[in-house]
Amino acid sequence: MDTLARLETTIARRRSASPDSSYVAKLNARGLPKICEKVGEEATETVIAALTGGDTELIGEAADLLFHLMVLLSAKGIPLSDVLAELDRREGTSGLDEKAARNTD
Ligand SMILES: N=c1c2ncn([C@@H]3O[C@H](COP(=O)(O)OP(=O)(O)OP(=O)(O)O)[C@@H](O)[C@H]3O)c2ncn1[C@@H]1O[C@H](COP(=O)(O)O)[C@@H](O)[C@H]1O
Repeated sequence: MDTLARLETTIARRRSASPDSSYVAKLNARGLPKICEKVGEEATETVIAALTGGDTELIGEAADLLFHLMVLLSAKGIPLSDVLAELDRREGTSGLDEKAARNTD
């Protein structure tokens, strides 16, 4: 099982743990708006690290962002496999071609 798939399983298991012993449970107890706020915060910190920090800082912030995004997907009941399937669907289609097709609608 790869890292993200293992993390998805761990997050699903920890959602029902005590908020006193689990950060995942604590975030879920605070509700979807708090989880969304954390994703936004970690995205911002990732961007700042990319622009002003070193590689180690960026790697840490990117890991925080991926983790919180996984918590959000879990809270919304969306399996990681659905997101990966969407990326698979897009594979081989240039973003520029996709955008050009969208703009002719
Ligand atoms: N990958 C992670 C992971 N990455 C980051 N974090 C936590 O995310 C938090 C983000 O830091 P912040 O300072 O922004 O958090 P904060 O101060 O609590 O946030 P606010 O309340 O101030 O908004 C920190 O507490 C980090 O420890 C993580 N917590 C858990 N995991 C994984 O989730 C698993 C289950 O964790 P628990 O639910 O805590 O058992 C762990 O075994 C790990 O595999």
